[in-house]
Amino acid sequence: MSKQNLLRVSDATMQFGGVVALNNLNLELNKGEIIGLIGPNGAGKTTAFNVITGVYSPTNGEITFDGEVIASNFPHGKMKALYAGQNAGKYTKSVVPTPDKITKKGIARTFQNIRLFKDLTVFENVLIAKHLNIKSNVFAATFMLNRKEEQQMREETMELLKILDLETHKDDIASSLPYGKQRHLEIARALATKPKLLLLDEPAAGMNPQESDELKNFVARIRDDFNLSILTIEHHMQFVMGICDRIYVLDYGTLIAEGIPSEIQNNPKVIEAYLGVDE
Ligand SMILES: Nc1ncnc2c1ncn2[C@@H]1O[C@H](COP(=O)(O)OP(=O)(O)OP(=O)(O)O)[C@@H](O)[C@H]1O
Repeated sequence: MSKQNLLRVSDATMQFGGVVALNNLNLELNKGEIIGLIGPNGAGKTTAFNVITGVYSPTNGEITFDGEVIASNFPHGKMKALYAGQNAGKYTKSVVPTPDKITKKGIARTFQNIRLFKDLTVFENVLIAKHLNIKSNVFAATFMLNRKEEQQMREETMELLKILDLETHKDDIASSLPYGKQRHLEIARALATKPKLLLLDEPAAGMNPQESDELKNFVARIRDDFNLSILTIEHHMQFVMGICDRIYVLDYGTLIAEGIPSEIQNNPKVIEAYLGVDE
């Protein structure tokens, strides 16, 4: 199968004041791949996710998704003098994304700390995610949805719950679900927006080895069922090594290694970065 690029992060730097949180990140993800982004605490992983999903506009660099530049920036204004990263002058245009625009282009994410409407049912949680993603404006989304569209969304929501083994929980209040199922529901909400790329931020956090093993199978299954590509941040090495096609390693904002799991496991720089870190 020939590799077809889906996401390309080029020279992405994110600087907060004088702090370079992400330093010239270059990352590629091909269609169908599961890619891991790992590194010790504070390495810049979440910042990379925030830059890809439009929470932050990079200070410098470019992001291409499915052949389209979705974010591009260069140090200007006050940052022109402050900029401490690389490749100043390489980029000259400013394409400023917002999270909702990025979602509509086909990138969805989950968060380190599960974010659900805790007091609503499983069904309502997924249906709301669908409502938020319709192409029309908020007014139309709230008042003008015709019955046919609403019915279709409800059917698609049920279909999603079936595929994700949440059907029997559809009327349960989200906060009453076991932890592992809440993670499934969070992923179901992300999938409600029909993404091509799914970003998972520490999906196995707080899970025991058995739960994380189940999650591994679940993630592999949804990749196939939904024709997805996946980028995941994770500290659970068993999960990362067991599921990722390739892995990128950050340390102090800088990429220190990339490769297939066996290469990463034996990379001296990676071992050194993790020395003394009890993960
Ligand atoms: N909004 C911000 N303002 C200033 N500094 C920030 C901001 N966001 C992140 N940083 C800094 O950038 C660095 C990278 O943080 P980031 O959260 O991306 O790391 P991480 O690899 O996701 O860590 P963890 O594994 O602990 O979640 C840290 O030094 C952090 O303090």
